[in-house]
Amino acid sequence: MSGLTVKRLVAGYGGDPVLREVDLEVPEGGLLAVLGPSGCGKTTLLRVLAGFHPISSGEVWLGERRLDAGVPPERRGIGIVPQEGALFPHLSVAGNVGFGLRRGERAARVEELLDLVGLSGFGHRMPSELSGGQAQRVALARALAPRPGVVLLDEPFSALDAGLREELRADVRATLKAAGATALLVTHDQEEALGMADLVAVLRDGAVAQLGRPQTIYSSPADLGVALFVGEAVTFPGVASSGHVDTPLGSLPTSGEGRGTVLLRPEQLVLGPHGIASTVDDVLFHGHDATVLLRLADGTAVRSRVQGEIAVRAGDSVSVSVNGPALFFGNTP
Ligand SMILES: Nc1ncnc2c1ncn2[C@@H]1O[C@H](COP(=O)(O)OP(=O)(O)OP(=O)(O)O)[C@@H](O)[C@H]1O
Repeated sequence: MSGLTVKRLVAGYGGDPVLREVDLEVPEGGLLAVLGPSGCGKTTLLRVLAGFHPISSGEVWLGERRLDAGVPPERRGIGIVPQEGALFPHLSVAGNVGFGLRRGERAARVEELLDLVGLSGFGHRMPSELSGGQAQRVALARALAPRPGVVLLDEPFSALDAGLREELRADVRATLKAAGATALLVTHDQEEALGMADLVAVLRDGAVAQLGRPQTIYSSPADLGVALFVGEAVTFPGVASSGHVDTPLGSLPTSGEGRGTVLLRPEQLVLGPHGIASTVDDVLFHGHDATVLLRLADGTAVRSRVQGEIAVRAGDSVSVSVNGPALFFGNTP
């Protein structure tokens, strides 16, 4: 396994490029999620890395090997886990996993991989006899089997239901780590990117808006667009000065100066005996927590994310206070 480096990558389909100067680095053994909205160029990036789409300029390196200089897809040492698995329907599970392997090592390696993805004993099954989650595990085993330099995962959980998606995310992460794989995952799902990856690159309009650890992207987003994309937010216009900004929730500590947008995460809004008076508009129960929609006396709507037992109902009067500093984004001219 080796690290993957993308430098000033430009690619597209004629006309304006879809990827404009993309820079990325996946350290050896790391898992990078490329997170972006539909149409931002995620699939194009994967196609370029895999060698299925030409680049206009830039460089792609896998360890010390430069891939963009004429290395064909089959010689790149890249494993791919496509959307919805895309297993060969006429081959058994063992046939799928062993597809790219030499005969001598095939049987032992297939066993090893099936064990790694928790599907020992499934080798004789046909893809049509697998659940969606099992099929994705087989697709991952198939991608890892030839010991690729990097594994590319293209929205691998998009076809699965929510509970299974959550479980499979953890399993896939554990499998990639156990295999020591360097991996790049593309997704439009911020929960998936933040929850699974070591590093997240937020792709916007064909360029990387921010690359960092999930916690950093969430708590110190590079700009308002990234902040809004990676999580729920409560925003107000405001004027910051001397480390504070006035908001409908009171004066809050912040960094920045001048006119701009104040941003809080809903979990920072705490319901309790102290704070600004508000009325509960509605409660949205999520199972593990709930969102309480609140209306302040001046009519401002805000939302609080509440864990544990939900003690309020629509129509209740509650006080709301703010935990921690506010993010502040100065208006760009
Ligand atoms: N074959 C093509 N010819 C011309 N334009 C294309 C082609 N494929 C994709 N595009 C355009 O390139 C842009 C990026 O598409 P791409 O599929 O890479 O985005 P994406 O982030 O993967 O989107 P999604 O999450 O919806 O799959 C889009 O504007 C799309 O319309």
